[in-house]
Amino acid sequence: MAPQLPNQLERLLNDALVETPPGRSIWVALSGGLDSALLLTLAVSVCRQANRPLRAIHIHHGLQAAADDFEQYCQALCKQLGVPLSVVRVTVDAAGGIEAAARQARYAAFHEHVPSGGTVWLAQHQDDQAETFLLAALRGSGIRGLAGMPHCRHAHGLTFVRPWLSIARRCLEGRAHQIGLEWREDPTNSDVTLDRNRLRHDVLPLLKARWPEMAGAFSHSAKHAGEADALLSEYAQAELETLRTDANSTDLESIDALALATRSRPRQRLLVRSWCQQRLLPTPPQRRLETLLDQLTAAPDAGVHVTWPGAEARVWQQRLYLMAPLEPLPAWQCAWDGRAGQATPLGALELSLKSETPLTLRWRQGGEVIALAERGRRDVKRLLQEAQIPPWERERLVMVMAEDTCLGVVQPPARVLWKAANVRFVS
Ligand SMILES: Nc1ncnc2c1ncn2[C@@H]1O[C@H](COP(=O)(O)OP(=O)(O)OP(=O)(O)O)[C@@H](O)[C@H]1O
Repeated sequence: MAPQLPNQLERLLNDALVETPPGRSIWVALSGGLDSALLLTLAVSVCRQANRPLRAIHIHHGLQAAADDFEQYCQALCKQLGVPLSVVRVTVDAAGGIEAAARQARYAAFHEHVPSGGTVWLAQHQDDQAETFLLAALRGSGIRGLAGMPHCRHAHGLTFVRPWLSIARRCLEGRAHQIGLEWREDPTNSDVTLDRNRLRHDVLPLLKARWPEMAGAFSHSAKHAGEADALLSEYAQAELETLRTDANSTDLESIDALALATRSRPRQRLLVRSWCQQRLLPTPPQRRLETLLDQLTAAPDAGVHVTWPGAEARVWQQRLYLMAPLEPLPAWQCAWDGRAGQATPLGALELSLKSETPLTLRWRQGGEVIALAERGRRDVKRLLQEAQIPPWERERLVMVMAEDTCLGVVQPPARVLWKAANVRFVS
């Protein structure tokens, strides 16, 4: 007898299995709503047939009275299906918007509780994608925002897959009724003060009345935007490599600011944004970005410094530097017994040094001189200039002093920039 053709929903789950390395568990993110309850229910037979371990994870946000009821429902469903469930309680800091804060807490919990290498299945569907696309358009987002949610995303050791992103909500509802599934209705879903709910309840039904396939069309647009975004990223990565060439001797990442300035503005914006994304730093808001780009050709020592939440950029000696914000340094110095592991405000020093004279570690104060083996006595200031160490890095170097004599200039944890003749640091 010919094998029965699996239903489209199961087929998509089978396809999603390919995205999970063999032997690793699949974790269904179970909210207790219709979509994820159906996802878990259908995943049971798909995973059993493919001999793949399946688990569920429920995040208890503790935000509403119904949260305990959702947890109990998830416990009961998992028990009935024979799927191990992890319930994670999180605290949501609602200061920056409750939905965003809940999402952030949820993802942090996934990262903490799902072992690295694992795959998390999320139950978003085509109508969710259409809403995400429209909300992004209403915010005036660029192509990345319009791309909406990706089908598959790798982040910090986990893979997130949305197997049903191409499926309309009504198909999921139809299937849930067909198999007699019960689920929990989230009371906040009817709160039309939230933008997404307003769109879902008031705006989209109007559009749907005139364009019944609207959700599919929007989610196609999101897919096109996603492809264009991926192509632009590929292009930007290649171009960033060429701008990175002839980087100076420090290990800070920088690119050629003058070469960047010769590109068109849209290209400059793309390159800076892609560079931020590549370095896992937030991209600058539009105005900050323009301020930065206006100063790419500043004089070599102009000290251009542009900051935005979570990142900062500097232009120095015609190179553009991008970094996480540097913490201000406290006034500091300490005695050192020469053993590895000495704490400094920049982390432990993973170097040791034998010395008869008592040692002190401190920041540079100016006027230090070091007697190098081959070059004799040199001003540390001159050495820093010759080596093109950027000014903000110079402040973060530790001087190893034996009374008034400088024995070494080191960058924690273990980089020795210069050492005096006959001094032997061991790392
Ligand atoms: N509290 C939670 N615990 C675990 N996973 C969750 C939780 N909330 C949401 N998710 C996951 O994120 C997806 C999208 O979340 P969203 O808030 O849009 O869904 P929902 O409407 O709460 O639930 P559902 O999609 O199951 O109907 C869910 O389908 C689910 O896979």
